[in-house]
Amino acid sequence: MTLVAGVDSSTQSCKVVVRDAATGALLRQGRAPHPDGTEVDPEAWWRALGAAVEAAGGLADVAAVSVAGQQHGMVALDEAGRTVRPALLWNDTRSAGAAADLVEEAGGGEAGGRFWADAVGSVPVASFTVTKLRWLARHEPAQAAQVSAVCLPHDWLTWRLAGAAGLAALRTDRGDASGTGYWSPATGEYRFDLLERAFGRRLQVPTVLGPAEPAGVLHPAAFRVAPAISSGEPSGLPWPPGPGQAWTGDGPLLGPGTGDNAAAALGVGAGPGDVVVSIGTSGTVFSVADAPAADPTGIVAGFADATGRYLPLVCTLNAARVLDAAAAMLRVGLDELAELALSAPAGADGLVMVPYLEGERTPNRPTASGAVHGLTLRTSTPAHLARAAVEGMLCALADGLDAIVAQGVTPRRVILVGGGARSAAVRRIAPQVFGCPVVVPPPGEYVADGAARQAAWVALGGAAAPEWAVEGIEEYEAEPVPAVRERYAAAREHVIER
Ligand SMILES: Nc1ncnc2c1ncn2[C@@H]1O[C@H](COP(=O)(O)OP(=O)(O)O)[C@@H](O)[C@H]1O
Ligand SMILES: O=C(CO)[C@@H](O)[C@H](O)COP(=O)(O)O
Repeated sequence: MTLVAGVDSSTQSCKVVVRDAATGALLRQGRAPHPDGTEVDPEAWWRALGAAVEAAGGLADVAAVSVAGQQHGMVALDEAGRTVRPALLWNDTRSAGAAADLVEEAGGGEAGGRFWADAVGSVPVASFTVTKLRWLARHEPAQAAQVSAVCLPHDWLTWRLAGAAGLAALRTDRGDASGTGYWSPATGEYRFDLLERAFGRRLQVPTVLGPAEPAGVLHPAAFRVAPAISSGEPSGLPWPPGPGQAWTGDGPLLGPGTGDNAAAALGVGAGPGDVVVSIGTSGTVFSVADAPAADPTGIVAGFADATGRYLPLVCTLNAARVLDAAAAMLRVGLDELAELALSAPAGADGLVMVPYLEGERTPNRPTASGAVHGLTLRTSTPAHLARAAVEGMLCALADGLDAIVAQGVTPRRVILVGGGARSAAVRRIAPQVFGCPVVVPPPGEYVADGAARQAAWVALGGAAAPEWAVEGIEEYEAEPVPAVRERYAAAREHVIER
């Protein structure tokens, strides 16, 4: 049996799955937490990866491994390959002003949006790497002066696994490159002029690989002693990295990896007409498309996928953590929160939560705070608040679904994944809010699975990733309740800035 491994280095944790390359059968898995915060030392991801690999029984017997990661995070490296500062993550909003400046400098308003959408498929918001580079150049000139290369979380982990053989050895894929703001999905080329416009000078960037093109071979020192890595001891790799350390001997192949949403699309086997809604730290709504998107309003990001196609995507900053926050406010667990939400009527008798707890990305409201509207004596109950939290989070995603449909996608079905899909309330209320049936694959790690499926493609070769069946899919149907969205639409403009 040929085994492959997939990694999901996401915002809150690192997950590793080991699967049979031919059938996709799950053999082993492991996970480890990431630190909180919107800036993180990449070494913490490396240690979590070591711990998750160890929990998954190691990588000694796999033929290939691919890393999927949270998109957009800025990992800035000096000439020797050391990080010059902690990585700024996709959900760090300090570069909101830089995003606005970049759009303004391109003509502002509609013209600025059109310029960026035509150039790179997306209009920059604070999440995009290009805005973080501008922020770094303007706010931390001393660190900026040390930067020689910029890459993304999955690029950095793949590079470390390969032996970190100098900056020229950095590799990425189309999916993750498309979230930088300086790579065009339509042309498949970097826009160095835009990188320079943002940062003031050119930087080394990873080579963009095709969907099943190997990024190298797993360095034997990288995971020979997984327990040592997880306890923070050196991995055995020479460090700091330098030229000539790439491993060219035998070992598991490294796949190109990809962004976590592109990996989720591979993991659930999304096809034409499937719209995936992922409720993790971020909320995302996306579909696989044959042509690149270029939405000048910036609502839909025109990303690339991990198969050579495209991935129009809407992303909200507030998803599963809205449920975490509501549960904390009500001093209940997540299962009890779901029970409470389901015990209140649809629409929570008019109680509406606008869930901008971390500001918001779509709509672009980086400095907004959340709000609860419609408090009366009747609605001042834990059940109403729980329902309003679930509905508010889903309404924001339903707005995203409308935007994806406006791109010409006719949804055959909505596939619900991510940690938030484990909530019974989310599963049952989603079809009421989305106005269409929702299918939920069994709880699993679909980003790590997508990475594993990419690794299987790399190991087995062929024109496409091997077909892996997803079994045990549940379907949820419910009468749509348009009033929930109408009341949310009226409420969402009424929030105050933080
Ligand atoms: N039963 C549940 N009900 C609601 N939310 C859940 C449940 N189980 C996990 N979650 C939430 O899922 C989130 C993590 O989801 P995940 O997709 O792993 O996130 P990420 O990929 O961004 O790290 C956490 O915020 C967690 O609270
Ligand atoms: O920024 C985006 C998509 O554009 C996010 O979806 C990140 O990719 C983080 O994903 P999670 O950790 O929430 O899954």
